[in-house]
Amino acid sequence: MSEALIDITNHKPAARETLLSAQGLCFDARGQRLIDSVNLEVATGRCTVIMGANGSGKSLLLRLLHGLITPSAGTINWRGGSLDHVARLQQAMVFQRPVMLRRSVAANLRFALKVRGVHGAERKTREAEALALAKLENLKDKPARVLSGGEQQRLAMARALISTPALLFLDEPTASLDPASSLAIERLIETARENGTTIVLVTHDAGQARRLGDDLLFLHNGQIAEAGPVTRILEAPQSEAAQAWLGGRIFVPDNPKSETI
Ligand SMILES: Nc1ncnc2c1ncn2[C@@H]1O[C@H](COP(=O)(O)OP(=O)(O)OP(=O)(O)O)[C@@H](O)[C@H]1O
Repeated sequence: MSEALIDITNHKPAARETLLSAQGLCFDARGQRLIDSVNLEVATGRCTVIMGANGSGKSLLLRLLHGLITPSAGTINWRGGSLDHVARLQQAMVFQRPVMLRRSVAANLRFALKVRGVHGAERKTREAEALALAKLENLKDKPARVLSGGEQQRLAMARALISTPALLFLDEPTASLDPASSLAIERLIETARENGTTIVLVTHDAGQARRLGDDLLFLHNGQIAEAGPVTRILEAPQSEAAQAWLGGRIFVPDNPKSETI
């Protein structure tokens, strides 16, 4: 059996602790099935990368897994139990475009701690650590919304990591950043992993997937077309959808002659 921890074939998963799993997950909107019968398992300590064409359902899947939207069918389990409010506090999410409070950099960080009931001296210590981690000490009193895109994304990462989440969802966190800022975000992701945070990362960047990922889940039309180790899929994709996408082609299931873009 392959090392894949995302089980789409009903094989038994590898013997690692499952942090998050989904069974038969579906999401419908306006009469359309946008996420279709997704089964997956995310194991503790791994970095699972989700790739797929624009509109294949990557963001929707992350939102479902983080409990931001309700599935039309199927179940999501967190550490073997349900994905409730307490479970969600053990997770964090960073979006492509950071959503900042109209407050200072430091106040944005403090808010994340307040929500999780961290007060007093510990709040101060964690705030200082997060500012240092994201190299934002000199900007701590600035309004968060005037920061550059790269600085805002570092703040979004620091705010997500300040509570040392068990699982961090990242939705194209470097899509609008230059190479230096992207590298800074990748370093923060690596640090998070070293500190024990499990990662689920949506990216279109195969290099980033290779640098950071262990397992890859390839989505096509809301379904998992292929799942397995990142290097295996990037080097030798087996599904037509992944082959076409990685080869720079559009795959239209009803039209076997895929177009080159
Ligand atoms: N609330 C909604 N109602 C109806 N359709 C939606 C809704 N949310 C997303 N969609 C549609 O679902 C499909 C998947 O969207 P999603 O944002 O998950 O794609 P994606 O794979 O993340 O794409 P991209 O790579 O462009 O970010 C798209 O066709 C989108 O228009």
